[in-house]
Amino acid sequence: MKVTDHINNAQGKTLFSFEIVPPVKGRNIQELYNNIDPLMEFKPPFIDVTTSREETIYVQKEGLLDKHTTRMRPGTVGICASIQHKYNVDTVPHVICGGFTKEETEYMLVDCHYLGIENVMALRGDARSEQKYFEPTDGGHPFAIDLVKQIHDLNSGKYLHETVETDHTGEFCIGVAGYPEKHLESPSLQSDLKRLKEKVDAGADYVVTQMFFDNKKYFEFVEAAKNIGITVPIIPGIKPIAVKRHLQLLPQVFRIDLPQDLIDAVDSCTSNKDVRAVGIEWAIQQSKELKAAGVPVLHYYSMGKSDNIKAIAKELF
Ligand SMILES: NC(=O)C1=CN([C@@H]2O[C@H](COP(=O)(O)OP(=O)(O)OC[C@H]3O[C@@H](n4cnc5c(N)ncnc54)[C@H](O)[C@@H]3O)[C@@H](O)[C@H]2O)C=CC1
Ligand SMILES: Nc1nc(=O)c2c([nH]1)NC[C@@H]1CN(c3ccc(C(=O)N[C@@H](CCC(=O)O)C(=O)O)cc3)CN21
Repeated sequence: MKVTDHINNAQGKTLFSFEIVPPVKGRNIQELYNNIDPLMEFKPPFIDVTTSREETIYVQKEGLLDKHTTRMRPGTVGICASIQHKYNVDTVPHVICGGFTKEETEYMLVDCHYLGIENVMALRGDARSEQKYFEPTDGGHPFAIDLVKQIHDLNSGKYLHETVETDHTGEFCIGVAGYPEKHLESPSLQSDLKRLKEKVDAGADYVVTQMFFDNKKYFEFVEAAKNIGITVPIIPGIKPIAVKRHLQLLPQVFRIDLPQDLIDAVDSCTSNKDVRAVGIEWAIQQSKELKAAGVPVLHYYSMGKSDNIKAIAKELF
């Protein structure tokens, strides 16, 4: 079922969802299941599975370093299919522009169609770790909106090159990313919002936000989005701080601000166990306020261990 149908069927009740990363290749999928299992009691209607970019690795060979390009966490669509099969929940694979040609994206969407995956999150994707800025891949899309257009075309039976006859139309429900504190490359929040409006006009059905730690930023963003005519659901993305290092990392990687109260609380912790508890408590307070405001879904970024997400969900769902 589509994410938007889940939201409509919930009739104003806030839903619970979360996001996982595929394991590093070579690792057992059971590890992933062990982190999903404890969250299933909160009945997520859908689970997102990210797609990571290819990266450059160096391998020692006869005293020299061999340079290779590889995707360390492949398997997004396969994981989605097995989760749907195992848990009977919908999944949302992330489709990214970076590292994929339009053809490869089409093949992936065809796979999703055969597997009964009805939702996709259309993203541009991050720059490769060794690049400062995102560079479009040869034969791939430069912006998320182009991906939205490709998926939207497929939904109306238009495949690439229009050489095939279709006897069905795709039915993908399309999610896109939104940035309450603007995307790092965008000159202003208002221009970023205009980009978001373009993605929605091109066919996006819902928005999931970048993590934020001050709900005011989300509420203002939703208001500003409404003011420029964005009417699709805007799902807040929540990330519980888990280690002290996040105080530096998260603002640097995601260009988001941390409230001083949160920084002070984390700073005063003497162990990462305490930091984890502070992160959980902060996310609970954020979630309670967002739920009271009637957000459609609370979407948690669980990038590994899910014990903290479970502790939060227990208080809310
Ligand atoms: N994996 C995930 O769950 C998420 C990943 N992200 C990451 O955030 C990054 C951005 O992705 P998206 O928001 O999907 O990309 P996007 O293509 O919507 O926007 C990327 C940047 O380009 C700008 N832009 C968009 N269209 C433009 C145009 N026609 N001309 C000039 N500038 C334009 C936007 O304002 C923004 O600064 C990616 O690195 C993505 O992977 C963000 C949220 C969630
Ligand atoms: N720019 C961007 N890229 C993404 O892939 C992404 C977003 N934003 N925002 C929404 C979700 C949330 N994602 C993530 C990804 C990683 C962590 C994270 O905490 N990662 C490391 C620290 C960062 C680092 O080392 O680069 C960690 O400690 O787990 C959190 C949320 C993935 N998604």
